[in-house]
Amino acid sequence: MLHVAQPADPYRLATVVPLSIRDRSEPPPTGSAAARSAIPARIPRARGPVRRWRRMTHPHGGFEPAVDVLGGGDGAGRGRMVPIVSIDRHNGLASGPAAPGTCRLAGTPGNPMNIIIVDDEANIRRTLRVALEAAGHGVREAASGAEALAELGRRPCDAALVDLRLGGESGLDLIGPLREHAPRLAVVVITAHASIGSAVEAMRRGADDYLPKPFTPAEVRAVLDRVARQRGLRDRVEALEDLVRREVPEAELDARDPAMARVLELARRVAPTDAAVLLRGESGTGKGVLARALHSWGGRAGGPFVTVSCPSLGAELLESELFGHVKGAFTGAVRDTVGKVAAAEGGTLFLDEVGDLPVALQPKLLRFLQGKRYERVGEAAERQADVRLIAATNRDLEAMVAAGTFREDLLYRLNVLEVALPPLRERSDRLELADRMLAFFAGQTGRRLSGFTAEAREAIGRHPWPGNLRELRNAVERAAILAEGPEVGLADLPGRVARGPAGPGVSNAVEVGGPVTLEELEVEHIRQVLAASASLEEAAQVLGVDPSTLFRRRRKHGL
Ligand SMILES: Nc1ncnc2c1ncn2[C@@H]1O[C@H](COP(=O)(O)OP(=O)(O)OP(=O)(O)O)[C@@H](O)[C@H]1O
Repeated sequence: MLHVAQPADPYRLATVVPLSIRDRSEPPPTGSAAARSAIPARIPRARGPVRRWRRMTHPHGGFEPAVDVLGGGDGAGRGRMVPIVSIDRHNGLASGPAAPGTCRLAGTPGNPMNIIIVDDEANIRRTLRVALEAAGHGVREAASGAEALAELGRRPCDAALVDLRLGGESGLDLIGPLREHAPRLAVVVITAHASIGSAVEAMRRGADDYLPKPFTPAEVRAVLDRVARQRGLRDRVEALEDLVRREVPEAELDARDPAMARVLELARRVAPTDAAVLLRGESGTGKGVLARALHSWGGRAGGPFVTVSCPSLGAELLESELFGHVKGAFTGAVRDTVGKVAAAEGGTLFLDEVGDLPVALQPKLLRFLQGKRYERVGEAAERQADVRLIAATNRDLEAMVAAGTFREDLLYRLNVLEVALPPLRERSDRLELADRMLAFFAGQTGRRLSGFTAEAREAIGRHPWPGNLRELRNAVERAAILAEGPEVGLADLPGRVARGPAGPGVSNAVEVGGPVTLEELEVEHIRQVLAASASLEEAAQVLGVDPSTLFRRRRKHGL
């Protein structure tokens, strides 16, 4: 009886071809009609009529044509014609080419990989090899776990297709050793004994994906595409992490300074709770860095960490930024947006500079804090959020409460737990921090810098660092660029640091027309206006800039 293979992939199996001859105890003679019809004559570049038959493992028995490769080069140098191979549930080879002119070219696959097939059955290895090579992948084979490990020892691979049943061995037991041997290897477990249980177990043991038999070339391609995408994403994350490591000095979260050490100990204790935390401290003391650390030390570490900078936008826009809006809610709301509360679902929402939260928005934040309920702007439906809140401020919130610019009930909701970071001038480890930052920036800029001169150390020790860690970081980065080496001297430090405090007869004031840079003038002017203003809005008004511009300048200058 002729069994007709159904095309599994309509884009590739352009013709339906006879697959196998069943219910025969002997293979048909090679010149028989069955043999002739098993592979249509119009198959391009096929190896001619059936010369070999192989017994199928299907319980009904029968034979199938032993055809290995049906396609070849397309003759135009554009890659290979894909052998149309589908693997049927009985491990048979359902083969058929596209009609002439309809064959698919797979000469430039997006992600060619080196793949090792680990299977004790030679026919499965060969069938997979055909399908994988046709898709442009490099293929190696191993019949057992030991062979696979030896093969990987000789040359690394990108992915392994591992059969769950490897003769007497279990493919599941091979996942661990493969992972240890080649941590970057993507492992896909294949099995004819598909069950949710074995899939879950495979993933639990570290497999990247799972391919249940019977499978088609399209399914093999889909699983490998997923693996390649995951690999690509992993590589990108690693590259970005590397970039961040090179761009940003690692935050020192094991401080030698006793006050900072106490802060960190408290932070580690509150991290696993879901309580709201208020981080207090001058600008640049590391509140943002500590907020991230709190998130990563707690149970929500796998969830998102989302920051909202309260002074960066006006009340309306900030409300929409926080809670989202629906299309048409206000002019310019051209589509629905979800907002940062929704983006932080399952994770942490960090409200930076919460003291600058517009008064009009305070009742809405309070309501959110009370029940984690909110509405998008322009929508009546109430939504529920699962978000932990961390807030930070450098403002005296109690004084703001007294002045009526910050709601007292909101303050008590925000500061269930309070952590106060010491200013850098009070930290005994500032020279160590400076040394560590210098080592980092020297590495980043490729400079050989051995450390600071005695005068430079003295200047760093006595400077009050009003911009705290941010100012120190900027000063050290600048010095690492300017220093001729091998030591960083006084002249390499910013003028305000090098000059030191004004002594008798020595003016250290930044004066208009004096020997100071424009930037130093700007910094000093902003500093004085901020000190004289009751609010950020008032300071922005005096300076003639938008509050968000002032916010950015403060960030830039560490004010
Ligand atoms: N523990 C730390 N070790 C080294 N560098 C740090 C540390 N904490 C913060 N920094 C550096 O100081 C800078 C300011 O940190 P961060 O933004 O967390 O401060 P902040 O207190 O939140 O400031 P602001 O109040 O202005 O928002 C960052 O550039 C960071 O690189």
